[in-house]
Amino acid sequence: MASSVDHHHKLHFVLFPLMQQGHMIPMIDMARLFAERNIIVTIVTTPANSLRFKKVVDRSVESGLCIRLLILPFPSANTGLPEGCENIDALPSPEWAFKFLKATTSLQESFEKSFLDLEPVPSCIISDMAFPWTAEIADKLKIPRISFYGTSCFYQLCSHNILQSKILESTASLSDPFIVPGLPDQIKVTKAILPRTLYPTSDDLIDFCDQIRKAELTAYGVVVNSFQELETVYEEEYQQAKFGKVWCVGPVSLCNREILDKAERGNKTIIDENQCLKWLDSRDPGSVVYACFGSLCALTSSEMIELALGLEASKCPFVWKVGYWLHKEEFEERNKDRGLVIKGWAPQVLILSHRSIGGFLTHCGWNSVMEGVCAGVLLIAWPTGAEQFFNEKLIVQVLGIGVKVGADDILASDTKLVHKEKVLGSAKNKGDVEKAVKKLMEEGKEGEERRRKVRDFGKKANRAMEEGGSSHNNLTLLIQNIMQYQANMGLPCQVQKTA
Ligand SMILES: O=c1ccn([C@@H]2O[C@H](COP(=O)(O)OP(=O)(O)O[C@H]3O[C@H](CO)[C@@H](O)[C@H](O)[C@H]3O)[C@@H](O)[C@H]2O)c(=O)[nH]1
Repeated sequence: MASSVDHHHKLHFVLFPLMQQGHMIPMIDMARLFAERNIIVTIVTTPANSLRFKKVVDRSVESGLCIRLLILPFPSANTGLPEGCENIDALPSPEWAFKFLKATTSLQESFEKSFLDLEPVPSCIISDMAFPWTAEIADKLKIPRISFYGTSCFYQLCSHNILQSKILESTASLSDPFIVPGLPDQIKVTKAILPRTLYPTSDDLIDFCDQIRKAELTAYGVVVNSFQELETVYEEEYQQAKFGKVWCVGPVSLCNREILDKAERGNKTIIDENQCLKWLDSRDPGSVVYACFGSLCALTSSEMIELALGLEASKCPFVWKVGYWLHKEEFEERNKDRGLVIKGWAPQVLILSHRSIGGFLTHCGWNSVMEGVCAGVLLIAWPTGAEQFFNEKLIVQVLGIGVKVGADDILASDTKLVHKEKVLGSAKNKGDVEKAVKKLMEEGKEGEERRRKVRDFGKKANRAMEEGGSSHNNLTLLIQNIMQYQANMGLPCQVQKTA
């Protein structure tokens, strides 16, 4: 598949994800999608992060794709971050995240310098919304910058409408429910469950969020890891809000379809994949619940205990990925016939696509939601922070492909820390987990309808990525858009047809 076209006339996309697995994994997948269209792709990252993806990138290169890494030293001097910490998952606790984001701004200078040496001249930058300073570089070099949030059109539209309407100014308390303005559904939230980027509470953070918003105003467009058939009217309205420059190109995890069994996405898996598959093979189709809370695992130890005991009480077979292990009442020993505990990085996509998985207990990180939907697996929602409460609304209320654990949340776990207020929300307990798992796995009309819907979305997700599918077409449109931009700027450009 190697190209014989003169490199100087080829499109060259520079992808710069935030150093956090939930952002890096989809961007690396996206790199593959672009490279498969014969585009030269440069992924920008730091030394420790490049090692995590070396195997994935090497595999792509071996198959003839042109993906390169641009490795910039992580600016650790004077940042106050622990030595060697280059990824959000390496921070001592979530409260360090903002310090980390501030440190990344010091990448600007080395990025700009290295950018000028890139060959051929880059045709566009696709950078994380957390890097607003990349907009300055794009502007200076007259290169379009496309931003990547890592979240859904649904959340991005909610966020856009909340900010535009200034509804937060007339909402007094943290726990006062309000309806997100201008949406087709009645989405009720509180200030307290908003991500900090929507409701910043310190001067530093307010300033940073202002920079993000300014950068978004000048962005050429937005690329989204989602597909139109899932988000329908939300995608359309978000398009309108962004003047038609939104490209849904996902679910991007499906680019690994053929190499799934060997895929190492994000980190080396802690468990032997064959052992995991053997365990899953021994279970009935659709009978197992997989529980995983993403790459950062935001549960407290007491929440973890409730989760473990709830899984046990549900009597349902389970695979549970735990970030760190709790020696609670010999839980693992007691459940050895029914449960597989994975104490480290799990091969999530591989597990989800196994026919024995019937439900996914998730914190509702957007990648997990997408991966669950691709596999046609029902979701059990336990959001813990960031935009996950919105994802829960989409899954449970709008799409009807999942159930939630416990009652509605009023205060999110990370806002507890920010606002230092008493927790008004409902803490989730063992009984809530048990009830949610049983509800999801139950037969009956309601359960059947949910299952039918999610399987249907799973099929549509796969179709969207195939030739002629919506996401496949959107990728083509995005590429054509950049070619048109090049032509308008008087730059020659050519993309060789993929083999
Ligand atoms: O043991 C594990 C744990 C995670 N994953 C993968 O890691 C990614 C996790 O992403 P996500 O589910 O989105 O969770 P977070 O890591 O928590 O992601 C952050 O980034 C997302 C994208 O912006 C947001 O939606 C979330 O709220 C935010 O917490 C997914 O691809 C998983 O398949 C594994 O493969 N194995």
